[in-house]
Formats: sequence, C-alpha cells, structure tokens
Amino acid sequence: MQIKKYSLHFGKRILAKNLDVILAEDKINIISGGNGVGKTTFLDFLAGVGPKTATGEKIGVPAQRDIAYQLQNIHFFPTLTVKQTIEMYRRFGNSLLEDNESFKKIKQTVLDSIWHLKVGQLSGGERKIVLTYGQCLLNKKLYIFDEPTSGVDTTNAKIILKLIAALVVNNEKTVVMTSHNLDQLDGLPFSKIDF
Ligand SMILES: Nc1ncnc2c1ncn2[C@@H]1O[C@H](COP(=O)(O)OP(=O)(O)OP(=O)(O)O)[C@@H](O)[C@H]1O
Repeated sequence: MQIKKYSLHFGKRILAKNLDVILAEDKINIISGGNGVGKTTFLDFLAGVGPKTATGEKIGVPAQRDIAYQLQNIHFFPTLTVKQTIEMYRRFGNSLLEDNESFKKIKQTVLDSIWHLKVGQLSGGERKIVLTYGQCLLNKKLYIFDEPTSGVDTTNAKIILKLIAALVVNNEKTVVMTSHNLDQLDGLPFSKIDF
C-alpha cells in the first residue's frame, strides 16, 4: 500500500506537503513524530475520515469496509461486560485467531480476571486491552491503531503489541499505528515512518 503526495494544511498552517508513504506489508508500520505534527490526521485520512484539507493518492488502500480503525480515545458501551464485548467482536470477526499464543496469553493474564465486569468499571488501560483484543479479532485487510499502548503498563503494552504483531506475522494483514514509545517495540517486526 502506498500514499503518494500526501499533503495537509489547516488554514495557512502546512503540516505535510507532497509526502510519499509506503506501508510495509510484513511489518507494523509506526507513524512517529512529536505532538501535533499530524500523525492522527494521517490515520484519519487513511481510514477515509480525514479533513478535506488532507489530500493524496491512495494506492492499494482497501475500501473502508475492509479497514479497522481504533481511535486513541475509545468510546464504548460501558454497560456491556467484557464477555459480552468480546463475544460481539467474535461474531463480526475471526475467532480462530484466539488459538494464537499471544491471544491466549492476554486472555489468561488479563481478560479472564475481568471477564464478568462491565466495561464502564474497568481502568483505562484494561479498557484499551479489551478493545484492542476485539479489534484484532476483526477480519479486515488494514488495521489502524492510534496509540494503542498509551495508558497501558509496560507488561501489558508488550502483550498488546505482540497481539498486533500477530496480525502481520501470521495473518498477512497491513497494520499502521502511532506510538510515542518505540522502546516497547524491541524484538517485534516494525518499520518507522517519520512525520
Ligand atoms: N480541525 C482542525 N482545525 C485546525 N487545526 C487542526 C484541526 N484538527 C487538527 N488540527 C491541528 O493539526 C495538528 C495535528 O493534529 P494531530 O492530532 O494529527 O497530531 P498528532 O501528531 O497526532 O499529535 P499527538 O502526538 O499530540 O496526538 C495539531 O496541531 C492540531 O491542533
């Protein structure tokens, strides 16, 4: 997948001009850069929900129905239990993926102990883990995550990233995410795109 001549401006403020971005198919693509450089807006553009002032030619980017996009500040049904939430994702997605070691591990170490709690009762980090687990179950071609590990402790961040890596390694999906913490990606296949 490739974006040619990506440009973004807000009024007179130019954030990107004619950038060419190639997305690796076999690695997690990390959009990296300081606060406010336009990382989230690029993800919005990729997902087809960006502002009109974000433009560029998308080559090989799938249709919106084949894209899973997890926003940074997740809003979800607080009265559903974790079990109900995951079961909903299972219906939409590919529950066979749960046989993967990373899925099993996160289920056992995190999800099982909160399985019957309501999403509204969870901590911010726990909520993120539940929803990232669900997103990874979806059967899409392109997965976009905006800072999936922010607010998550180091141990759980590693587990989440392994889950995301399983999409590219075992499942041949394209993954794009933003992160301010590249150290967490040590040992995982990733390719950095600087903004
Ligand atoms: N609708 C808008 N009108 C004007 N400026 C905007 C609008 N939306 C975003 N911006 C500005 O564009 C810049 C890029 O925003 P964006 O959310 O893409 O940054 P980011 O790189 O993801 O930052 P962070 O790392 O802090 O999340 C910011 O300075 C933001 O204030």
